[in-house]
Amino acid sequence: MTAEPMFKRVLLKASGEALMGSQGFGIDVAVADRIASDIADARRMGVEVGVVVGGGNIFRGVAVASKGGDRVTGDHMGMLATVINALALATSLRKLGIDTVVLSAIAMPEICESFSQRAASHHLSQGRVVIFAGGTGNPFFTTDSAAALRAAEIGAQAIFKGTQVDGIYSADPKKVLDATRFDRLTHDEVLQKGLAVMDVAAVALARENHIPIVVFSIHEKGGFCDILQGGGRMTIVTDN
Ligand SMILES: Nc1ncnc2c1ncn2[C@@H]1O[C@H](COP(=O)(O)OP(=O)(O)O)[C@@H](O)[C@H]1O
Ligand SMILES: O=c1ccn([C@@H]2O[C@H](COP(=O)(O)OP(=O)(O)O)[C@@H](O)[C@H]2O)c(=O)[nH]1
Repeated sequence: MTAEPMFKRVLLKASGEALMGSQGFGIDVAVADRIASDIADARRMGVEVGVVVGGGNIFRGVAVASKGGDRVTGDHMGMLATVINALALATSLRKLGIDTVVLSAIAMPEICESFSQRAASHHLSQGRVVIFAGGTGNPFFTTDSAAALRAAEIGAQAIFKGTQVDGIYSADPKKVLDATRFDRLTHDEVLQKGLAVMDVAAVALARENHIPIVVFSIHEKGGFCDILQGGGRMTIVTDN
């Protein structure tokens, strides 16, 4: 393993479910603290880290729509859930002495700064961890798409999708027990094979902007830094 990190600036996507731990709902502070310690270690390696947090541990817009409610209102609720998670993760990072700012796609100045590309780049270049809250700020999108969008905007060299599984498999490994894991794939292959670890819009946006996607288990302590140093268990998605 090399000491020099593979990437200088990355975008980490942490799903809401990751923050939930083994609880059925909400935030497990111990889990948020653990994810924060991995981000802190990456910062200490000199990597600039932007983080997009999901909201699925609290609310998903489709839950409203599936019960006959208005999808747009449901998505607004989902986006607000991501703000709650962003504040929780920022709290965990600050406890570790990591300078952290939350930038929200939905203006709520009493609570956090509003997102702008310029503010994000400025804070990152000052060595702060930037947590992007509120997804893209638009309904009918996901925080995976927000991750691809913010990665493009900040010029991230890779998107790290921290999820429940340790890479991309031939089929969902939670459902197909003998699914096999890929070490490498292209964006085209992920889309053509319909590998549903990340939504199509997110993969397409990453492909268009030539941004590699690393899929890894967010639950593996130290996993994020191992990969940044050229080791670890993951699937990497690249142009070719
Ligand atoms: N081909 C696949 N390879 C890996 N995971 C897959 C695949 N197809 C579906 N999945 C599922 O996708 C999940 C990640 O997608 P997502 O809904 O964004 O979860 P989360 O937001 O909780 O990380 C994984 O936990 C896995 O169960
Ligand atoms: O740009 C976005 C991002 C998220 N959401 C809403 O926020 C919820 C939580 O985000 P997501 O499902 O992506 O969270 P995760 O699965 O990563 O926990 C989604 O279900 C949507 O309702 C949205 O409307 N627009």
